[in-house]
Amino acid sequence: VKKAKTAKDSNTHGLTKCRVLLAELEAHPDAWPFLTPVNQKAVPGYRKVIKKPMDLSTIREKLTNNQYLNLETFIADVNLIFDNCEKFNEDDSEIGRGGHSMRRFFDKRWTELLD
Ligand SMILES: Cc1ncccc1N[C@@H](C)c1cnc2ccsc2c1
Repeated sequence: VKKAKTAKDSNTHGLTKCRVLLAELEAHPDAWPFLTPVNQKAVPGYRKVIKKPMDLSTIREKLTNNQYLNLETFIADVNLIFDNCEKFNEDDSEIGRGGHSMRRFFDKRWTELLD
């Protein structure tokens, strides 16, 4: 019998899915360009072009600090990683291809985890 969904349940339930999804993203073989913040001193133009940098370690920090209200706000930050990647990197580049591969994987997994 499906339990009545309280706001708290949905939140807790949603956060568990965030933890599962984040662990899988961090473990993905193509995750390496996205594991830590882009070093904006080492990458010319990045600071100017990318208005909202995001990476998996920052998402891990925000999840640990309880900064995600629900699954949607978590998904928005993950998509920011891939949108930044597409904006800055050619599709036909190692990082560009990695971003497409990671986005495909993530889209498949979070839709599978939905209720
Ligand atoms: C996601 C991303 N977008 C644009 C630029 C950099 C990066 N990633 C960083 C870690 C990075 C920084 N340096 C290198 C050198 C070869 S791949 C790579 C990746």
